[in-house]
Amino acid sequence: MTGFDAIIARDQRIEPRDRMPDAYRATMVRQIAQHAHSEIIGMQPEGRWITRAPSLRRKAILLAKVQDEAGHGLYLYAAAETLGADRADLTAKLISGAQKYSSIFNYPSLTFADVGVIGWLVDGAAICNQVPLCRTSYGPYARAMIRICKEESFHQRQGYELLMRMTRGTPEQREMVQEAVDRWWWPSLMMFGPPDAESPNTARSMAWKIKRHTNDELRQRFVDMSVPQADALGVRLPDPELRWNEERGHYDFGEVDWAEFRRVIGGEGPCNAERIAVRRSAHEEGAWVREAAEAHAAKRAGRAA
Ligand SMILES: CC(C)(COP(=O)(O)OP(=O)(O)OC[C@H]1O[C@@H](n2cnc3c(N)ncnc32)[C@H](O)[C@@H]1OP(=O)(O)O)[C@@H](O)C(=O)NCCC(=O)NCCSC(=O)Cc1ccccc1
Repeated sequence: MTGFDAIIARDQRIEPRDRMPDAYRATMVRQIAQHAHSEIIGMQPEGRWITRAPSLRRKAILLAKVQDEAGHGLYLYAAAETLGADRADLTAKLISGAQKYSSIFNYPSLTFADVGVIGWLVDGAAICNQVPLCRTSYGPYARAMIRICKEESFHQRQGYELLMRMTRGTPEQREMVQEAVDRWWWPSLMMFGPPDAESPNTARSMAWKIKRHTNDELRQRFVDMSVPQADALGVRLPDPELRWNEERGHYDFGEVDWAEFRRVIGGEGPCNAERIAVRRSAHEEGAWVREAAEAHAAKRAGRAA
């Protein structure tokens, strides 16, 4: 065994200059681009609360979190570029709908409690999925993931801390938290992707050590982790079938609405059109910045010559 297969078998990293099967490269570009797009689109649900945060402290925290998400998108686009992808082309594919981003960001953030619940559940699910990606087989992606996970873990704690404050507040605040949990719980479970039996990419991505666990394994890990956290907050997870299974050593949980998942990734979620429209207009309105940066770079290069 030599080359690519030997590197994978030894559990070492594939680096940009290594030979790799075309399908490995295509899978990596697909996953990294989808991940980068998710970070960038993911700024929108929380971003709309920055101007309406209830205190200066909450505003500063939220602003920092949303800025981190932009940074994550940038590291990830840079990782995709090491595979030969072109950043402008990836953005064009996001805007045209040719590439996906996470289903979760197609749901609206209706109250300030959503900021806390996104931090707790959405960042919690992201961490569950992404910590194993620190050991993914493609070097630049694995290394980007280390810093991203550290920041996501801060994001998750800020969400949980916000919810702790709100659940110890007024009955209205507690109700607001419960209502947000009711809306975000099931979509959070969908973040892990389709069930293993219906996941076309899992087997090959596991063989290539891109994915270290299957979608269902990570979903289970997330449920097991979230139940005690919900108890500590004093909120109810909206699943009547959720109960501890002594034999399995895991929580049993109800069936995700996979028809809804397919609708959302097919473009029919509550906010798909709005998310893409906002991204498209930001891109178009930012054209002058890209042009100015290019003109500046050309001028500097001319001067150096
Ligand atoms: C697990 C999975 C998401 C999917 O496994 P795979 O082996 O790749 O696919 P599989 O065969 O199982 O699925 C078949 C098809 O369905 C697609 N699809 C599946 N699930 C979803 C979905 N939920 N949404 C949309 N599409 C989904 C999938 O791409 C594939 O598409 P294809 O038609 O083939 O092109 C994997 O790509 C992964 O780990 N990605 C990295 C993590 C990542 O991207 N995290 C981002 C969110 S966290 C964040 O942004 C942080 C944050 C927090 C708070 C605020 C702001 C930011």
